[in-house]
Amino acid sequence: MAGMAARIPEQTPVQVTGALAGQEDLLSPAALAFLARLHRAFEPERQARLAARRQRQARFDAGELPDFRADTRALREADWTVAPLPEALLDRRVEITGPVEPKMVINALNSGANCYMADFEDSTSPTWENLLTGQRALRKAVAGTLDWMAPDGSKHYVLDPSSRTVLIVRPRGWHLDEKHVWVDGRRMSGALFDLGLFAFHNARALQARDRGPYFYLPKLECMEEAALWERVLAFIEGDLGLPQQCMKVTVLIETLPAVFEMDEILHALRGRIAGLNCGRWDYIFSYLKTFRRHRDRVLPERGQVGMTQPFLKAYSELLIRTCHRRGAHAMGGMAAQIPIAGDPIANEEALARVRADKRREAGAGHDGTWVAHPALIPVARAEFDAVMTGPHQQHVLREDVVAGRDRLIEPSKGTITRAGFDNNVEVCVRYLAAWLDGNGCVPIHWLMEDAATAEIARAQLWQWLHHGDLHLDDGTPVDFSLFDRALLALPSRLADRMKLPGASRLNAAIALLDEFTQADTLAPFFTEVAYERLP
Ligand SMILES: CC(=O)SCCNC(=O)CCNC(=O)[C@H](O)C(C)(C)COP(=O)(O)OP(=O)(O)OC[C@H]1O[C@@H](n2cnc3c(N)ncnc32)[C@H](O)[C@@H]1OP(=O)(O)O
Ligand SMILES: O=CC(=O)O
Ligand SMILES: [Mg+2]
Repeated sequence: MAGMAARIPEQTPVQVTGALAGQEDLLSPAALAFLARLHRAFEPERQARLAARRQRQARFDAGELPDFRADTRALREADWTVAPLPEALLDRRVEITGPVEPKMVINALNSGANCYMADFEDSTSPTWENLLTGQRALRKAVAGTLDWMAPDGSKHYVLDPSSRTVLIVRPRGWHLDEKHVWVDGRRMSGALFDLGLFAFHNARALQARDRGPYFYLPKLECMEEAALWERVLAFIEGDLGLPQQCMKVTVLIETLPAVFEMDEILHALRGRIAGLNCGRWDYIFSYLKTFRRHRDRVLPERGQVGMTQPFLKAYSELLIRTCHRRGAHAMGGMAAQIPIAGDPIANEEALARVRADKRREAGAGHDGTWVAHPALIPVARAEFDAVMTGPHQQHVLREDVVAGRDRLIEPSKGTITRAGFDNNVEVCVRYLAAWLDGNGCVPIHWLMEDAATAEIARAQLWQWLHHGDLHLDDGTPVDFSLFDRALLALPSRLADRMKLPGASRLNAAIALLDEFTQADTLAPFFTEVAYERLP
């Protein structure tokens, strides 16, 4: 593996197979050479880490249960803290998130939230166009020149120069390739493409302003993956001539294996980590995947897997305790409810659910939270303002929390109803259709659906059907004839289906869900497979 700032000889030219008008502004020869250096330095280790994930899952499939590591006990028991947080990341009580579309980037940066997570991941369908449009929008946003005109000319969006909202960028996870950029005859990593290109164009400007650059790192499974990120970031700082450790990160704890290595992940990134975040949706998905073969840990339908289920409560509280002991922020996650236009009663119910979720988080000791929509900022802010007089609540140590291995994987109580089963089918099909059409975040029945929430629905269908002995609460067997009937009936159940996001892809999405669900093995990520169908 290459050393931190080692220069790799520039061998074969990089091949870019994507084409978007004017892309040379982002993909200059210098930018491509930088991406190639990243690829050559870290691709072998990325592949090794992905292989280690597969080996670990095989052990879970054979009956092993996740647990805290014996080889890192001393590290967990020792007293140490992470480096002091930068001023810009001290008060993160409300963070808005969203796909990197120019209008949404402007709306998010003008929203009044403390931070904005610009998302190349769960809420972005990684078409070449989306990725480059997103990179271009962020580059202009950093320069302060981003604007956007509504296609009908009715509204011109500009950045508010007085905005104090701090930009944080989330690249794709380690598992995804970027199929449009090839180095030495291999696709490069999507994570290194997203983070590397953003850093190449914006790091110096952000660093000069003491604004990072800052990143959210998704879907890590263990401390070795965190250590890989540490080496990548140190390499970038060396290569771009930035001060070491100026690039700060917040790691999403959104896989079940990672909850057992939170101290280790903080330690691996201790010079630059600002916090951990409860990525609850991917976490539930990861719980399903980890236990895909464990009949005793089947989850009830998605709507019943809330944060008060013992395994989720234990996870979020242990995250707070772990972060605060180490001097890091413990960020809360996303409530899926969004405002409901045109129905004040239903809207108030949705807001009440978000309010309750944020109240729980603030009361438990989180230092901030996520919202999916600008209208939810005041709701979340009010709950955190009510308990947080300073910029955070790291003094809330939560030493009362006892969350051992068994609590963290405790089986959940609940049922599978016909409505829950049908809803999973509908969410998968509608979300896949939108995603194939280049839209990574859509409202479905007034819930925000993105890759993480949709994956829960997909994984549940697979697991329920492949155990073969489950029943709905009315006694109906959960079998492939139930699934086939739900899938066949779906198009006629969808009101105004030709107006839905991705309507022209509905048949492709139905076929894809059928393929995923019938397969003998649960595909680790739908995005890996479906990416091959994206432009
Ligand atoms: C599990 C996870 O990973 S969570 C993190 C990833 N998920 C997200 O980030 C969710 C982001 N949210 C969204 O994409 C959207 O809010 C949706 C798709 C859920 C709903 O979007 P819409 O149906 O367009 O909402 P709506 O019509 O109410 O939007 C009203 C306005 O708010 C804007 N808006 C809505 N959400 C956001 C957002 N997250 N960021 C910035 N602006 C937003 C819209 O662009 C629109 O602006 P306009 O009035 O200038 O045209
Ligand atoms: O990324 C967030 C999640 O909940 O998943
Ligand atoms: Mg996620």
